[in-house]
Amino acid sequence: MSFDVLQEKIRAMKNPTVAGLDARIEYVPEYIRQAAYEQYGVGLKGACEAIYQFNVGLMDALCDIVPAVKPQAAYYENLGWQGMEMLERTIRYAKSKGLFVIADIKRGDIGSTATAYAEGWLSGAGIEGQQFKSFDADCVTLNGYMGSDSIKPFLEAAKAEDKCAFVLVKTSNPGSGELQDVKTADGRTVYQVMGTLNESIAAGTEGKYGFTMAGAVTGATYPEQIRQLRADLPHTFFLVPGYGAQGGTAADVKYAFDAQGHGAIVNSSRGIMCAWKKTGGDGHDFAQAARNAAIAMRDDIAQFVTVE
Ligand SMILES: O=C(O)c1cc(=O)[nH]c(=O)n1[C@@H]1O[C@H](COP(=O)(O)O)[C@@H](O)[C@H]1O
Repeated sequence: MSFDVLQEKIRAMKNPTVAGLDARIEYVPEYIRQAAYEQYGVGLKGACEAIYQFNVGLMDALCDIVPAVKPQAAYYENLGWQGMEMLERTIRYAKSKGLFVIADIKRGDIGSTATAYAEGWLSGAGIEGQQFKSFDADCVTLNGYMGSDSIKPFLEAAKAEDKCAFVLVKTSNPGSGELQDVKTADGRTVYQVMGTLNESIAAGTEGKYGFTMAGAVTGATYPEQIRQLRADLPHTFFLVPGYGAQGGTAADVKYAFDAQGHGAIVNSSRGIMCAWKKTGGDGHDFAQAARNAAIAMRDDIAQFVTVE
C-alpha cells in the first residue's frame, strides 16, 4: 500500500519528477514517422508504430534519471484499438526499464463500473474467478468528484499489489476554479473538501513515509492552493502537473513537498517530449534533447527542494 515504491525511486534518483508520455504524432520527428509510414502506411497503424518508437527512445534516454512516466490515455485512445495496444506495450516497456508507471486515465464512475476500470488498469480483469493482467499500471489518476464510492474500488484493486492512485483535487487548468474554488457553507473550498475526503477514505493505508495510497493532483499553476493543501493534507502524496508548458515554475511547485522533500512528484510532458523542437536540429537529437530537458528540470527544482 501507499506511495513507498515511488518515494524510494525518487530518493534513489534524487529527482521528484515524472516525464509525461502524451504522444501526439506531430511530436514525433519526421525521420521516425517516415520510416513507420514506409513499413505500415500512413494511418493509425503507422502512427502507432512511430509513436511507439519515439516512446521507446524517450524511455531509453530518461530511465536512469527520471523515476516515473505518465502516459496520458487520451493520446492513445485517439488512435483506437491500435493506440490502446500500443499503450499496453509502452507500459510494459516502461516497467522493463524500471520506470514507475502512472496511467493518466482520470476515470470516475459508479462503484460497479469503477471496479471494472480498476481491474483493467491495476489488478487485472476478472475472468472465471481469476485475475488476468491487462494494462497493469503501477498507479492511475482518478476523477473522484462523483464521491468516495467512485474512488474506493481503485484502492481495493491497488491494495493487493502495492499500487496507488492520484485523485483530482485542485487541477491546473484555467477553468479549475469555476467549481473547485466554490465555498461551502463552512467556508472551505470544494477542492479542500475533496482533498480531505480523499485523505480520510484512505486513512490507515499510510506507508513508511506517512502517505496513504490515495494521492492528490494539485496543479503547479496554483501555488498558494498547493501550499494550503500541503498543510491540510499531511498524509497525501501530490502529483503536480503544469510545470513548464502551462507556466508553473520550480518556485511554485516547492510548496507541494514536506520538510524532507518528500510527498510530491512534478510532471512535465511537452517540455520533455518536444525539447528537440527547440534545438534547431531535424529531430535526430530528440532523445538527447529530452534527457537534457529532464536534467534541467531536476536541477531547477533542486534549487528549492532537497530530497532526503
Ligand atoms: O492528472 C494530470 O496529470 C493532470 C491534471 C491537471 O490538473 N492538469 C494537467 O495538465 N494534467 C495532465 O498533465 C499533463 C501536462 O502536460 P504538459 O502541460 O505538456 O506538461 C497532461 O497529460 C495533462 O492531462
